[in-house]
Amino acid sequence: MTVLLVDLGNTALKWSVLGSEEEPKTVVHRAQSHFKKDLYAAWLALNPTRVVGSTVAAPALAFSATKFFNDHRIPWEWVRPQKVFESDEVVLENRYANPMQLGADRWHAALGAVHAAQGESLLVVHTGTATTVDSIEMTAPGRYAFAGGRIAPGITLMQKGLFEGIPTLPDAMGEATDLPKSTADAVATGLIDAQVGLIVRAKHVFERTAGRPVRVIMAGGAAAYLAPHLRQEVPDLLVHHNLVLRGLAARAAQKEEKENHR
Ligand SMILES: Nc1ncnc2c1ncn2[C@@H]1O[C@H](COP(=O)(O)OP(=O)(O)O)[C@@H](O)[C@H]1O
Ligand SMILES: CC(C)(COP(=O)(O)O)[C@@H](O)C(=O)NCCC(=O)O
Repeated sequence: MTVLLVDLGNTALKWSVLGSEEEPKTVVHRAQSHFKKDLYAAWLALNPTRVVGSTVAAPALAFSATKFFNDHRIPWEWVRPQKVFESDEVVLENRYANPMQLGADRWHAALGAVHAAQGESLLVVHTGTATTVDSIEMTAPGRYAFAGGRIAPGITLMQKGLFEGIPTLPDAMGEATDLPKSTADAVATGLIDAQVGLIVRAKHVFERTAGRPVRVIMAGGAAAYLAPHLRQEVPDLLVHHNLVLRGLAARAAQKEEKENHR
């Protein structure tokens, strides 16, 4: 049984086979389709028995992938957020006012996070096209709730907005410093601080409402760039690059178990 896991975001498609979520492959699509031939050939070579995916973006690409799965008679499911995920190990409750409005990637990142770092409340930061900062409260051992979360532009989108909105600014990112003394350094520092400040503020608020310290766990395409800066404020930061795929793995494993008990 080879289960293919697919996380289709607004910038990149990440995928792995179930059991290898630690080594995901990434294809930056930017809503283009040039890479599809190679990608589909790689998937076909794996001879997958089924596909479990999350998509919040690029409908044309999701449609194309779905057609590819149908053409090759590979059963697929684009999984949605749930009201509650329950397994022998973990329960995760979705407290969004309308649970189905929550992005499938955020739900599965939260699910991935509670599997990756059990035993404490978590602030799950996903630094993708958007930066999402989600509060996952541990309500009892093994029991968690998606208590709420924030959505802001990711750092690349912020940069794009700045340069598109103010064309007189030179389109250059410098270095983050304590007292920036050039335009390029001022922009880099401003953008990084906007991201770090968002996360630190969310952490303060979550700790105040939860009444105890929370662990920050970061993932997403910009995590490697942002983590060293966030670590200055949050020294015990955890970085994982595959939280959505980990969450999809939990969904896929649960489905396998149900199938086996039929
Ligand atoms: N080589 C790269 N190409 C595109 N984006 C990159 C690259 N390296 C880092 N990034 C950052 O990663 C972000 C995309 O991260 P990702 O988690 O794949 O997002 P999404 O899930 O929204 O597709 C970009 O917005 C950018 O900030
Ligand atoms: C917030 C998002 C745009 C993030 O997308 P990403 O940056 O991971 O591509 C996505 O999770 C989404 O479209 N969410 C639906 C709205 C919500 O979660 O409330």
